[in-house]
Amino acid sequence: MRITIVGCGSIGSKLAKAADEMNDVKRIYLLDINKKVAEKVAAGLNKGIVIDSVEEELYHSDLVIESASQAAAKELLPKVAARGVDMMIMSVGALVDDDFRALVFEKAKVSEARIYIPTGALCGVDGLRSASVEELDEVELISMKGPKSLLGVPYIEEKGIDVDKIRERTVIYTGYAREAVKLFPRNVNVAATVSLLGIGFDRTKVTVVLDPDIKSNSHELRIKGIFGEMNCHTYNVPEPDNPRTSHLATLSAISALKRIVRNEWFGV
Ligand SMILES: NC(=O)C1=CN([C@@H]2O[C@H](COP(=O)(O)OP(=O)(O)OC[C@H]3O[C@@H](n4cnc5c(N)ncnc54)[C@H](O)[C@@H]3O)[C@@H](O)[C@H]2O)C=CC1
Ligand SMILES: O=C([O-])CC(=O)C(=O)O
Repeated sequence: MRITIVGCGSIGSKLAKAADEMNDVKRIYLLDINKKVAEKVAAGLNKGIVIDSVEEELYHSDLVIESASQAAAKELLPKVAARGVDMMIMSVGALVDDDFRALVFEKAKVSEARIYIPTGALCGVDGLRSASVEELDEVELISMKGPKSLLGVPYIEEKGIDVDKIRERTVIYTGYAREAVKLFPRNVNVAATVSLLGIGFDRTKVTVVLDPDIKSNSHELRIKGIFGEMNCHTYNVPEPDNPRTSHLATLSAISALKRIVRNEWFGV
């Protein structure tokens, strides 16, 4: 298998390293908006090749993995799906627009391309997937983060909040996933994953909490439905090179790639 990784930052670089050690992965094409970043990652690999555009290698690639940004995912999804190449998406918020999503899935259906969405920084996705076969009454995601994780979020800055000056646990946002994934494009992609699996972007409640003392990126998924009730809480270790991203999200990408490569679908 030959893979293309778009975005060689925190997740992409570690995924590339893991892929380099997988026997079934023969080539790893690397693309980053900042070419030096891709070159640095490639230098540490045996199978890495830096490319300048996805189109360049699309005919040689079996799987394109986006670990860049919602904007990058939005640009890539229709192109890659139209060519019949499988794709894995980390910036899941890119799928928030219903018309865009329908277009992408239709293209993928016609071309027989698969779109993989890893469980990301979250646990409980398995239960949500099963429970959503029947009616769900409520799905809520409560994400609690420290100041480093929420630094530079335009929505917070526009509200005049200085995250470094907050001294006690503070609710920064309450609303629904439709809006949350756009206001926090680098923090709550998990809300998009939950929406896609459960009751959609307009009914999935999202709360973002800033806790000055918290050391983890915590996500709590609460679900109520015919199946009963579920409450799953993860306390994730943030990635040292990007505190917005939880290490579990990186591991979820590596684990998804392993399953794809080995064609093993335990726990589906
Ligand atoms: N689904 C989930 O549970 C999670 C999703 N994410 C999302 O995954 C994405 C990657 O996360 P990280 O690796 O932590 O981010 P990062 O910021 O560490 O790395 C992103 C890399 O992509 C590059 N990049 C940005 N735009 C690009 C473009 N248009 N084309 C090519 N390269 C581009 C950047 O230069 C950077 O090197 C982010 O959008 C993040 O929000 C992160 C954690 C959990
Ligand atoms: O890694 C996390 O904790 C969640 C995250 O960044 C996202 O969902 O975009």
